[in-house]
Amino acid sequence: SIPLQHGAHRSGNRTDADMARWRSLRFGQFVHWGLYAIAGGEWNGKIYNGAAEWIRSWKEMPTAVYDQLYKQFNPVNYHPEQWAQQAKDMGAGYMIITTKHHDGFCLWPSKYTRYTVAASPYKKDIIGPMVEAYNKKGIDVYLYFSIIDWNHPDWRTSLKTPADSAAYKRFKVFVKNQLTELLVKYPTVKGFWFDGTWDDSWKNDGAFSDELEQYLQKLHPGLIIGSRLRADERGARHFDSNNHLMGDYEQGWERKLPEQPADVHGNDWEGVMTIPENQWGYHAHWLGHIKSSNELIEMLVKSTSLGGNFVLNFGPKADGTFRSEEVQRMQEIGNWMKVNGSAVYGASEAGLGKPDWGYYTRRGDSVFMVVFNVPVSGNLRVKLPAKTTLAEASASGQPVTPELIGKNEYFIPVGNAPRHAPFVILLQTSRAAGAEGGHFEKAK
Ligand SMILES: Cc1ccc([C@@H]2N[C@@H](C)[C@@H](O)[C@H]2O)cc1
Repeated sequence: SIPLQHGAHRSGNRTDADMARWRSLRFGQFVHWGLYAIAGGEWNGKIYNGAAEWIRSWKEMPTAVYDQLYKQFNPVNYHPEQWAQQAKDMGAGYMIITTKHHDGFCLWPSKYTRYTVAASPYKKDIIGPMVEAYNKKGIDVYLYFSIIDWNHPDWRTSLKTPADSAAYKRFKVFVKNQLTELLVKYPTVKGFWFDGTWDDSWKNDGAFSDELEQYLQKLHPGLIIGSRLRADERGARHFDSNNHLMGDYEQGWERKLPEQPADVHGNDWEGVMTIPENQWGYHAHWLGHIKSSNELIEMLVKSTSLGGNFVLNFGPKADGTFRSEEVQRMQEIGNWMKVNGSAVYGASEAGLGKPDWGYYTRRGDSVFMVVFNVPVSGNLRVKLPAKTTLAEASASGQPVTPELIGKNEYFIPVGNAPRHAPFVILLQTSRAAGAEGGHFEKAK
């Protein structure tokens, strides 16, 4: 392997309590909120087809005009305790909030730049009350932070001249100051969700990303930071030049999910997802496919079945309210999670392969069958590994009688389970003494 100073410093997943908690929560809420919500994906009667939070880069939107939007930021209908309650009702265990997106506008009154809420008509800190409201509901908070900062005079995408290098040196101090400020002001946050780390300026400075990560961990022990912050000294990102994952979990799954265990190599990972095709910030006109609650529930369960977390994104309007499509999905998903959340919370891959009828998840000896595709036979095929016996099966607390159809192979009757939504069958298993350790072997 290649000797690296600034590659991965740990092989295998973190085993500490903070990471175990992150892993057990399984389901998060992403919130993209900022000045881009004022534009809402359109300007002067023209609709921007890109992601709403990128409208500043749209030729029809003069950057000088975008950079004056902060004078209109005044979310009179922003009620963080309502935001937190609806997230709680959805069943989210953690929330990720954009403190500063690529445009550089800070939702907290940073003392390192004037481009913050303090300069807007709203004046007040947005982040503090949000962290407090979510924590009060028992929801952990993570801070999204963009390294790219289109507003800061010292930001550079690449370093071409000594002047660029001098500016970028100042920029790195600014980044470290802002991150320190966020941890000091909001000490209950559990981690950072970094973005905007693909430009050469950052990619070619793996040493800084390494030192910064270690500095933040020392300042705030237990902090959870995904792989997207890091580059190694050869410019490799997420995975270092020896293909070892950097950071605490694989953070590359954005608007896409792994298909099979081999895609995630046993690493902790997190997928982040939009309800429309590709909008993170508020866009007044959602184009293309809008995912239904059942589709989103399937993504959540699929993520759990592959040992990862699933984070669903919401883009509040400029006034602080949520569009009806988003409110509807929070309620529908929450109704399902209230009944079936035990198949997700604290659960992980079952090691039983991918059945046609849906997904297996597992927590200890409890195996959850989450059914999305009811077979015309009305029987769900289950194959358990050798030395594993099926003690009992139940659906919504009612016993279900499996039919033994072969060695360790069963048909579980669907019975009169609902057809309009996914449902869960619980298999209580037990492993004969001496059976495989903590996890089931692949079904033979
Ligand atoms: C090409 C590209 C750049 C940045 C993004 C940002 N990452 C998401 C989590 C959003 O913040 C989006 O603006 C997405 C795609």
